[in-house]
Amino acid sequence: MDSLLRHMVDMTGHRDHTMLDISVISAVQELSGATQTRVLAISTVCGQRFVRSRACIRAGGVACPEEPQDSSPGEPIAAFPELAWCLDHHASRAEGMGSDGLRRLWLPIWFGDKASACLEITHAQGFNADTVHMVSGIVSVYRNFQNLLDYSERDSLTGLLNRKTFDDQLARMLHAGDAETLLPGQPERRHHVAEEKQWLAVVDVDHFKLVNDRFGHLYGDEVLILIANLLQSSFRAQDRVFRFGGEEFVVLLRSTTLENARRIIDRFRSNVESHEFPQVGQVTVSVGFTSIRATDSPVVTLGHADQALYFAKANGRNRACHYDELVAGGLLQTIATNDTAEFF
Ligand SMILES: Nc1nc2c(ncn2[C@@H]2O[C@H](COP(=O)(O)OP(=O)(O)OP(=O)(O)O)[C@@H](O)[C@H]2O)c(=O)[nH]1
Repeated sequence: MDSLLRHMVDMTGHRDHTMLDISVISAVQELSGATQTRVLAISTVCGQRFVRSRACIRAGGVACPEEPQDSSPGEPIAAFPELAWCLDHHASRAEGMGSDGLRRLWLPIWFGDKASACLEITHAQGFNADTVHMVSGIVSVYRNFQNLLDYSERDSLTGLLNRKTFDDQLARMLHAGDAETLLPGQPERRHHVAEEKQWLAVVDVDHFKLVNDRFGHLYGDEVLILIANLLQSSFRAQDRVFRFGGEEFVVLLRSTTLENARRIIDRFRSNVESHEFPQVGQVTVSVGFTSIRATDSPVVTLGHADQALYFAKANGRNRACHYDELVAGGLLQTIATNDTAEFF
């Protein structure tokens, strides 16, 4: 009992999803004597469910987060038939045996009718009723606490991640190791055009003040909610979408080539342009985007994307502009001073 209480105190002492995952799997691993415990992220891409390990601990090991190494959403749900059944039937748990002969228990973390995460416990001998009861209790605490964390990390109007979480998510992307790493003074490798990079895009609604002035703030708010929905449906599950405040949004695109980033961003711009906004009619957005370099601070990276956005605004709006391309074309200039940059 002491051990359970100690784990509960640890789990509820965190203000961060990753640390919560780590403390939950550490607790389950120790209290159930499992061979392995994981948090699985469940995402839906084009109507298909995918499963990816988000955090893992093995017997005798230390719990650690698992960052995706590529842009794939993970393994198709077909590789987890018992879990697929469990999700289809909105069940609280499912058991099965893996090809390694070990027993597995899956407990989805349900929020209403959606489960975007699941606890997976692997055990050599299987699970007795006491273990299942104890783990189910931990899952309930986990779910409630995740709910609280979500509430503090999300913008109340659109449900998107808020500004507060941006630095952390950007650091995580850089930590994943696949951001372009340049030493100070080292020239950018422009010849690697097909190279996968991380991207940051700043999105701003065009003439949004006019929407508020003509139709009122309630319709303005609805436009923001619909644009947030279009952002979420246009970008991939592994990308991150934030509302920075007002009518400005920021997207972090994970591991993709310049051509793909351009295509995905322009598809979103065009989705907004062709959307019929109730009462308001047509709304457009301008976008500035740039590649993320591990050596640049978040302020510098945001500044680059902002410069490209201002260029888009000053040159017709309803367009997406790439910072590096504008600099290369002599349309924007930048003078770097230590960790910051000044623009002309
Ligand atoms: N309805 C609503 N309006 C907001 C919110 N936050 C900021 N705004 C309004 O957004 C408008 C932003 O206007 P501006 O910064 O002048 O920019 P703009 O009219 O979009 O013009 P451009 O960016 O130059 O295309 C202001 O009128 C703000 O009051 C919000 O949460 N809801």
